[in-house]
Amino acid sequence: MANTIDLKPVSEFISEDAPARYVYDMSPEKHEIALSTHDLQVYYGDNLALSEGDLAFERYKITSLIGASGSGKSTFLRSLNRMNDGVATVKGNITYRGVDINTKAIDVYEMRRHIGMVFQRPNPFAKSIYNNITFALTQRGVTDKQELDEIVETSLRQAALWDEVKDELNKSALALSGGQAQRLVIARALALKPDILLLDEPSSALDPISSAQVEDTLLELKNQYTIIIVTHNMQQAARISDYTAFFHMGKVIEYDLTRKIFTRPKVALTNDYISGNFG
Ligand SMILES: Nc1ncnc2c1ncn2[C@@H]1O[C@H](COP(=O)(O)OP(=O)(O)OP(=O)(O)O)[C@@H](O)[C@H]1O
Repeated sequence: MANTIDLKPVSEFISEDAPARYVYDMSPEKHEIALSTHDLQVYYGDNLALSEGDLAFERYKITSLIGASGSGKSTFLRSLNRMNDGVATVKGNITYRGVDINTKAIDVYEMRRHIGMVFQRPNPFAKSIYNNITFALTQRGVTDKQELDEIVETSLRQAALWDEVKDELNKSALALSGGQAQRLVIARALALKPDILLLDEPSSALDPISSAQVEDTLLELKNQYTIIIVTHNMQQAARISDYTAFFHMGKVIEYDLTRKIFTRPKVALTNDYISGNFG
């Protein structure tokens, strides 16, 4: 069920000795950790765009990354499955299933099967709906028609698109609406059975109804997937996420349970941001 949080200014909660930074203690004894980063630093050329990005993400939860434009949210997200390779220098550790995936020895394509990414603008391939889902699978040698049919149906159902497209699977994906196309792209990512889904503002290019459908889809998916989502929409972060990380000038300033971030943040800067004082 969606969270209901009233986003009202909460400055009265901020004391004069408020900390400059607060990161929730996601201790592995109490939380099942799906992915964690340690000492992450991202450079574009000589420009240090992200540092102090030590975060741990709990399995089967939704974590939102919020912050003003240019604060480093996408840089952080894209580093998590090595989308910054060739674009930026990423230092530090990204631990997934006990393995540091930020090392040369990692098969990046195999890793991305476990940690999938959905971008802001829906990017379906110029192929049929069916072939959008099966493309990566057939590239990996899956040819059994029955198996492919089952994966197509399951993925489209999980992405809440099946009922709308089940009778026209051979139609071009380019004919779908923006909201349908984004759910198709989510289905395409799910077809590879990832553990973790990274989403970079997946509904910011969509109309409110399509955006709500994507949100509902994400809430359904968190039973089976760990979701990390960049969003500019604080109402959306409050509605769907369990945890929220607030980024500012390339650093994680506050990371906590979403309800705490939006009702009782510990850091004055977070309070300023969620109260609309900047950004
Ligand atoms: N490909 C790139 N090359 C050089 N600098 C970049 C690149 N991508 C991002 N940056 C810089 O890194 C910093 C963080 O940008 P990033 O896109 O991660 O922020 P963001 O919080 O996701 O912003 P937005 O909400 O606008 O997407 C900014 O100063 C930006 O200019």
